[in-house]
Amino acid sequence: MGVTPNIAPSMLSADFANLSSEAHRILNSGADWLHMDVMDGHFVPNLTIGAPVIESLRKHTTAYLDCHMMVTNPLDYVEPLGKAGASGFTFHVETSKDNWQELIQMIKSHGMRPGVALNPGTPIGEVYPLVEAEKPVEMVLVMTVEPGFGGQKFMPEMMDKVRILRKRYPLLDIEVDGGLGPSNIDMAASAGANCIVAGSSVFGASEPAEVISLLRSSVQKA
Ligand SMILES: O=C(CO)[C@@H](O)[C@H](O)COP(=O)(O)O
Repeated sequence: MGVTPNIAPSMLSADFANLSSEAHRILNSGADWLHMDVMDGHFVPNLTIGAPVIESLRKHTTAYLDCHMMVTNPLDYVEPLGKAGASGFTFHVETSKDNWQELIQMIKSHGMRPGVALNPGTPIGEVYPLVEAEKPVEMVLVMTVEPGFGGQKFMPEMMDKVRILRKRYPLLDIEVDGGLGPSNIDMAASAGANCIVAGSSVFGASEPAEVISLLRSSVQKA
């Protein structure tokens, strides 16, 4: 048994004024998860959504809400996100060097699945203790752009991190995020990524279903 492909379109590229219909459009096109980019304007130079928007969207869908927390103080967000109905809570290792154990524990106790993300400049070894802990994270998100904005260029050199992780943890969920689409999915999938975040390539396509299906078949083939 291997890892399952999860295609997670980034709602950052959706029309925020029509979030519910955008979510249904993309789920009807075959998406597995909805990737929710929570940004605080401090950890990254952009401000997006928080618990109130997640709570509103949760009323319209039972889909897995994969929340990527680009925030300086993730601990402050655990309870609000849990109550709002988030499914996954992925914090950045750069923000949580001293309190990741408490953070993982709290995420689980609020009924969410813990994940850890790392920026392009962060060495991969920084996440090993979190994956190997007694109460571990269940997903590692490898950023393939600098976090903060959609529509940036994919960094192929990040695939070394994915390869190293996949070799070390054959069954771990490994997510890649930033600049992904049909032109580079084979690179990410063959390196070992199974959870694929894609914003502009899905929402910008005339046929999102075709893009989602192509992303999935590349992960399945690998
Ligand atoms: O976390 C981020 C950006 O910080 C991503 O989720 C992007 O929003 C993905 O969008 P594309 O690069 O696919 O347009």
